[in-house]
Amino acid sequence: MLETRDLSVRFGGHLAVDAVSCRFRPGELTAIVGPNGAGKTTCFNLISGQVAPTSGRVLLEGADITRLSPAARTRRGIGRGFQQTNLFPGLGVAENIRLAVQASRRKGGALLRLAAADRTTARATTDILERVQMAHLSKRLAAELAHGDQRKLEVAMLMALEPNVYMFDEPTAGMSAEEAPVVLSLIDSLRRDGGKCVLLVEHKLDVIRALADRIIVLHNGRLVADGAPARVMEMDIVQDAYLGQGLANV
Ligand SMILES: Nc1ncnc2c1ncn2[C@@H]1O[C@H](COP(=O)(O)OP(=O)(O)OP(=O)(O)O)[C@@H](O)[C@H]1O
Repeated sequence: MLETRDLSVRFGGHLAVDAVSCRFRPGELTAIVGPNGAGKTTCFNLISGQVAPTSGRVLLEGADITRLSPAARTRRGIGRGFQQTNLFPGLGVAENIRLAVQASRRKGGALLRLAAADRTTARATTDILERVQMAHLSKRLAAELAHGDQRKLEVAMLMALEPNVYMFDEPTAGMSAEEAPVVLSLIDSLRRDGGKCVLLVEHKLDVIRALADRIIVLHNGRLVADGAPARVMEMDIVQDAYLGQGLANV
């Protein structure tokens, strides 16, 4: 579904991402791990379009999207959440989701009649509110939500865009021990029930163990390991280059 081919970016003299080639499949959750400065977020930026590569390509369903803007990539089905606050704080929870649903419908260019469009938007909004278990908060202003609920609302808004590829950068950062499992099980369901391709940059070992079908390890911008979690965790290069430097202590 999503593929990078020899993807590289150089910032001045520093090769932040170095010839990363990788395929991501539907229904698979891939955790991208590595020490600080390994190039994880930059890799995300290259895939979602925030950063242009020095060389290499990004393909989505076989089409070259390397030169497309982030907005154009979103329209093609790449949904990136977190680390960017997309909420409308002065609007209610349901309103936030409704706007995201409407944006998604415009993306499809469906020429539904206005009344019918309103009904389908309302139905989709209610459906998402229930899936994220926020129906009881539907009228609460986004600004008044607890941190964990705000993050959950961001996932809900991302779901409204109906992407095929979900990208999450440390989705439980700053969450309490009670809040994190709800967001993680939501992310889990996107892959399991929805058959979506999910990419996750994550430092927390318990999150990786619970969710990942596959782990990719970056180190100094290079992809140094790629495979099933149990196998990758055992590899010497991972133990030396990564686990030894912090992950094991998380
Ligand atoms: N816009 C930029 N300009 C210059 N250097 C950058 C830029 N973005 C990232 N870098 C550098 O590229 C390298 C990779 O950074 P990146 O943020 O991708 O690492 P990371 O693996 O996500 O780290 P962390 O786990 O700390 O978030 C770092 O050395 C960083 O300083």
